[in-house]
Amino acid sequence: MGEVKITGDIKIGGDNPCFIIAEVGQNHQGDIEIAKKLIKAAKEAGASCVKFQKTCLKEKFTNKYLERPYDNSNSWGKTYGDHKRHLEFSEAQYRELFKYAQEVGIPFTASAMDMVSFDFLVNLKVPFIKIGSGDSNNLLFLKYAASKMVPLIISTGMVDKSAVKTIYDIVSANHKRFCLLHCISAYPVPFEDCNLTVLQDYKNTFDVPVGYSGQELGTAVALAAVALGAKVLEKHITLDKTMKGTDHVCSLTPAEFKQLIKDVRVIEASLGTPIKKVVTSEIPCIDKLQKSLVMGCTKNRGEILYPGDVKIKKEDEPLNEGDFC
Ligand SMILES: CC(=O)N[C@H](C=O)[C@@H](O)[C@H](O)[C@H](O)COP(=O)(O)O
Ligand SMILES: C=C(OP(=O)(O)O)C(=O)O
Repeated sequence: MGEVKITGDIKIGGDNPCFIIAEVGQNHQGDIEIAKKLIKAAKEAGASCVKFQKTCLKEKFTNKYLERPYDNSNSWGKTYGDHKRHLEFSEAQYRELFKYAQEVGIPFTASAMDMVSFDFLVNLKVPFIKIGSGDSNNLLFLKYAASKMVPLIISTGMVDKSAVKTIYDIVSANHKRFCLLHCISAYPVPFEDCNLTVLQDYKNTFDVPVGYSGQELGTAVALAAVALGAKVLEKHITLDKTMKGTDHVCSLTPAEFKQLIKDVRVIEASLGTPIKKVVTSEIPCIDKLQKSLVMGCTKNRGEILYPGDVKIKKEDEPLNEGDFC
C-alpha cells in the first residue's frame, strides 16, 4: 500500500510518520476561546492536524429529531436541537478558527456531517475532509463526497466489513486519495470491543492507508494500533475530562496527547526491519557479555585436546583458530 498525497506537505501511508489527528469535535463547549485553546494545545502537543465537526443542523436532522427532548448531564439545552445549536459554530466562526490555526501553524479541518457542510469545507480549502462513522452507511453522501475529488479520511464505526468494502468501492471508483479508519463508536469503547486486529484485515484488503479512530480510555490501544500499522491515528482532545459533554470522558488532556505522540514516534522508530540481524548498538555488549571458547586447562602446543579441555566463558582473550594448530 503506497502513500496518499493530501497536500504538497501532507502525505499519509507508505514510510511517512503516522498522521495524528487531534479531534476537538465538540469539546469546545460552543465557546470559540476554548476552541482556540484546543487548537493551540494540539499544535503544542505535536499533532499533525486539528479537527472539528461541521454540521448544518437542518440538513443533518429532521425537525422532529431536533425537537426531541435531550435530558441528560451532557446536554446544553432542553431539546436535541437546542443542545446542538449551542455547540455548532457558524461559518464565520469556522473561518476565524481556520485562520487562527494557520497563524498557530497547524493544519485545520473538520468532519462534514452532511452535504451542505461538505461544500462549505471544500470552499474553506481544508487539506482533507473527514467523514465520520455516522455516515459510514450513507451511500448517497459517500458518492457525493467521492465525486468532489478532494482527499478524504473515512471512519468505519457502526458497520461491518461488507459496508467498509462498499465504502472502498464507492470512493476508489472516483479516486484513491483517501484513508479508512477502523473505529468503534461508543463513548468510551470497552477495551474488549476495540477489535484492533481488524486493522490487519483492512491492510490486507484495501489498497489505501488505514488507521484508527479511538474512543476508548487512555492511550494504550492507540499505541497498539500504531504497532499494528495504523498510518492515521485520531483521538479526542480536551482541556478537562470532567467538563460537560459526551466526548470529554474518552478524550486526552493536552499533556496526555503530547505523551501519546512522543510514544507513537518511539514505536515507529522501534519497529525497524523484520530481518533479524546483529546491530551496531549491540557491539559493546558483544564485547562485554558474549562468551567465547577458552582453554579450561594448560596445554602445550602439539598436545592432544580432549572434550572438556575447552570451555565456553567470558574471556578477554578468546581462542582463535590458529591457537589449535
Ligand atoms: C459518530 C459521531 O458522530 N461521533 C462523534 C465523533 O466522535 C462524536 O463527537 C459525536 O458527535 C458526539 O458523541 C455526539 O454527542 P451528543 O449527541 O451528546 O452531542
Ligand atoms: C464521528 C467522527 O469520527 P469517528 O467516527 O472516527 O469517531 C467525526 O470525525 O466526526
